Amino acid sequence: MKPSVILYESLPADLLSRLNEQYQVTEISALNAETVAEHADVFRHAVGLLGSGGKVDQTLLDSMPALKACSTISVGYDLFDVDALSARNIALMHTPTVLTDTVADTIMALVLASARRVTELDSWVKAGKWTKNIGPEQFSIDVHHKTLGIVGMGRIGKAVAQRARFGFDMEILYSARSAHKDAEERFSATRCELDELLKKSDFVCIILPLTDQTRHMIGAGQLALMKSSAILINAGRGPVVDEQALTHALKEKAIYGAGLDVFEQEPVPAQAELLTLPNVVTLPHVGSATHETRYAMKKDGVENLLAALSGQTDKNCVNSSALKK
Ligand SMILES: NC(=O)c1ccc[n+]([C@@H]2O[C@H](COP(=O)([O-])OP(=O)(O)OC[C@H]3O[C@@H](n4cnc5c(N)ncnc54)[C@H](O)[C@@H]3O)[C@@H](O)[C@H]2O)c1
Ligand SMILES: O=C(O)[C@H](O)CO
Repeated sequence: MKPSVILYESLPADLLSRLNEQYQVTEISALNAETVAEHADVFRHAVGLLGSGGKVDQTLLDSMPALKACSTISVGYDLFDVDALSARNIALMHTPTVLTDTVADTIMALVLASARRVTELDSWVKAGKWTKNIGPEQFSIDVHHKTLGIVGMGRIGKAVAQRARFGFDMEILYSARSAHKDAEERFSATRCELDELLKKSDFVCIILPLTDQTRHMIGAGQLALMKSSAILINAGRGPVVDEQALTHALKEKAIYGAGLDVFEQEPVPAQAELLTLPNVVTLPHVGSATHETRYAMKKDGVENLLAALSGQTDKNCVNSSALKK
């Protein structure tokens, strides 16, 4: 009998058949307490776990004594208890390379849409309010030649810097725990402290992972440092920004606007005050969600799981250094 794998995200037929060749695949609708209870026996025997969006913590691991590898169809892995996985010698695989450019494109879309009021004016036109020549009430602010501050100068941060520098002639500032000489050479990026970045940037782009250190890294105090003409973009993880403080800053026009792909609670509750504000552009966590990139991520996810289950963790493994060979 083939060893068992649990799948908690749908796969296209060609990718599913690659898994089926070697593993008995059980597809579940989502990874949660109900589906674990419903399929308790499969969870007990599964050697692999593939999907995205479910919490993989000690409680789940206790129900999966045979687990050898997890493969998340995402680059972010904040839903995983990495220490608990490493303690059990379970590999955690992710998809760090295939989505970078798509997410950077989404971030530039948020920069442009929020600065040029694209969604707000689209609604205005469609509501039949364009009845005479436009005036200053419809004016917006320029993106080109402005200063972009990047907090999280990793793969996506650098892809954003490339677009901003060479596409829009923007000055690039970044704050980071260590210097990124490649970004300084390629994009003439200047490293500075977070406070200085917040004070000087016209656009502050947050593309950080969610960790104990980054949770609410941007709160009332940080927002107060930003220029009243500046725009905050968050496409990393929602809880990196204190959403209540952001709502207050937007309401008071302490900053010009915001572009958000991620929220403290997802889906963002329909009654959230943030959603009533005209100076915020919102997306439903679609940074990587193009047909091409979502297929590439799923392909990566399958290949990563197959590799890890055959003992290969040299590529795309989060905890390779903690694993006993
Ligand atoms: N909105 C989306 O759909 C979407 C898509 C992909 C990724 N993401 C998020 O973006 C994050 C970044 O992705 P990436 O591929 O660029 O990852 P990455 O690891 O290449 O970059 C993250 C950067 O953040 C820096 N960093 C981490 N903690 C920090 C701290 N406390 N202070 C300052 N810098 C810190 C790291 O040093 C690194 O340079 C992911 O972890 C994920 O949460 C969101
Ligand atoms: O981390 C990621 O890859 C994105 O947020 C999609 O989940």
